[in-house]
Parts: sequence; C-alpha cells; structure tokens
Amino acid sequence: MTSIDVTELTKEYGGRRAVDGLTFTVRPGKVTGFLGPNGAGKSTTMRLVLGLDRPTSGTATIGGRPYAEIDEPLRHVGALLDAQAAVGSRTGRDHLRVLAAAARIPARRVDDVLEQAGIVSAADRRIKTYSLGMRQRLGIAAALLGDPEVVLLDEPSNGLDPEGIIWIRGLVRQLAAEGRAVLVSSHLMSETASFADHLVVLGKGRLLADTGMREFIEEWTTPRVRLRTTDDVRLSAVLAEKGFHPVADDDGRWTVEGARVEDIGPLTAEAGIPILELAGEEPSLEHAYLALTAGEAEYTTPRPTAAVQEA
Ligand SMILES: Nc1ncnc2c1ncn2[C@@H]1O[C@H](COP(=O)(O)OP(=O)(O)OP(=O)(O)O)[C@@H](O)[C@H]1O
Repeated sequence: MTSIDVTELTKEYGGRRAVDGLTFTVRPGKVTGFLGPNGAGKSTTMRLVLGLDRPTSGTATIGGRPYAEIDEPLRHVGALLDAQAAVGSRTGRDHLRVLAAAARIPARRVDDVLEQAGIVSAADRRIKTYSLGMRQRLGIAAALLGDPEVVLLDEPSNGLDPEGIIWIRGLVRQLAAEGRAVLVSSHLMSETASFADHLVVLGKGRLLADTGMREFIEEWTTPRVRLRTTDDVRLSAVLAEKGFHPVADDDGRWTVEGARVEDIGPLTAEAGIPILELAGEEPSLEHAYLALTAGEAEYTTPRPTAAVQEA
C-alpha cells in the first residue's frame, strides 16, 4: 500500500512562498480532496510531489521515495496536471501508445484506458479536434495507463459536462475502493463532497485543515432549523426563553441558528404551538469551506463599496 507523504514542504518563487511548511499524508484506499482558494499552492504541491519542481526545503515522497527515485514511475504514479498539454496533431490512441512505449507499459493498456475514460469512439481522431472535456478524459486515460497505485488529479472535472462529472465521481471512488491513494484538487465543493473521504485544505501555501469530510463540516458549521407557525409571538417567546435566538425571515419563516429539529420540535409541541413546517438545514462542505477560508484567498472579489451598495 502506497501513500504520498509531504513533510515540511516549502517552495519559494523569488522569495515568495507558494508552499509554506506543508505536512500531510494522502492515504491509500481513500479519496483525498485537495481544496484551497486560487493561488493557495495546490498545483505547486502536486508538481513538487511529481518531481516537476524542486522544493526549497522539505520533502514529498511516494511510498517513501521521491518521485525521481521511483523505478518506472508511470507504473506507480498517475497524474493529470494540464490536460491541454497533449500534442494536437497526434490521435488520442497514438498519444497513449507513445506514452506506453516510453514507460514500457504493454500496448493493450491503451485500449483498456480508452475504454475506461469513455473515449474509444474518438481514439483515432487528432487531439486538436477534441473538446476540452475529451482532452480531460484523454489526460485521465494517460494517468491510468500504468495502472498506478497513486493517482493525482488536478481539477479533473474541468470542461466536463454533467455526465462527465458523474463519471469522474464514480471513477475516483472506484480507484480508492481498489486500494489506491487518490488526491483530487477541485474548486467545486458539491462535487468534492460527493467523492472525497478526507480533505486537505490550503490557504496561502499553508495547511488549514487535514481532516475527514464529516469532521470538517461539523467543525466549521453550525446546524440550523427553519420553521413556520401560526403563532409567531409565542414561538419567539418560547424559544428565547430556552436560550435560542429565532430570526424572522422575509418569507414568513423563522431561522434558528445552532439548533437541530430534535431541539426545536419537542419544545414547540410541549408549548402547544402549531407548527406548519419544521426542517433542519444540513450544513454543506461549501459552508464549512467558506467559513474556514474567509480571509485566506489570495485573489478575492472586492466587496461592493458603500456607494455601490446604495446605488
Ligand atoms: N513557476 C512559478 N513562478 C512563480 N510563481 C509561481 C509559479 N508557480 C506558481 N507560482 C505562484 O505560487 C502560488 C501558488 O500557485 P498554485 O498554482 O500552486 O496555486 P493553486 O492553489 O493551484 O491555484 P489555482 O486554484 O488557481 O489553480 C501563486 O501565487 C502563483 O502565482
């Protein structure tokens, strides 16, 4: 079983730290979602793991060895970094054949991965005629060519249509179920929530979180309840008496932060308050992520100025 181990990893570009003292492990049998605002250092970390760049200090190893020291690395590590990098005048099949031959991977694997990536029908067309999503699938096919036990995918859903996004989800789950260590960077929270077991979150090159998906959401969000009643006055009085702070919404409902339906339902029943609706809102990965990374983005949308808000 092979894992990726990143230890005190630092990378400076011209004195600026793109990656700053990172330590984390990507374990086999799990999908680790790799999150962080633009410029947080995800791609740089992946490049360092793959030996495409040299760390300023610290180490990144796969199965205990730096990438450069792994014999026949494509048989152990598969990566999708930049799907647009494939040569355009070759066909998809030729592109994969060249990669396989260079890595002494049996040519029959080309057919296997074309099938696995769902691009058999486009295999004999030149790559320059491929759509963004097809190039992405080809890049994933290339990553899987050597049947590697470690897989790194940088934004694999980029350019994929909804069917492709569902396919990616199934693929990464399957790769992990087969015992591989899978690291997947993404900006799409609902998507990451659908496939990741574990999360590594970066902000400005530093580690912000290294935790299970469920624990992460629980730590960074508070549950809340929305409800509607025919007796607003008694509802707010009874809940306030019990230490809750119900807030009236524009749509005639109330929101109670920090509460679950199990807290509110019995209270209102006991007080005989008629309830027309009562629903718990499940906190999402997106809520948790935004709570954690507030202030950590290198590039953020400027807040509207007072003048704009008034306009
Ligand atoms: N070759 C390079 N030379 C100089 N600076 C670089 C280089 N590569 C990355 N950087 C800088 O390092 C920081 C981290 O970039 P990186 O691409 O790793 O972030 P990221 O988390 O992958 O971002 P995104 O989500 O936008 O892909 C950024 O400030 C970037 O400008």
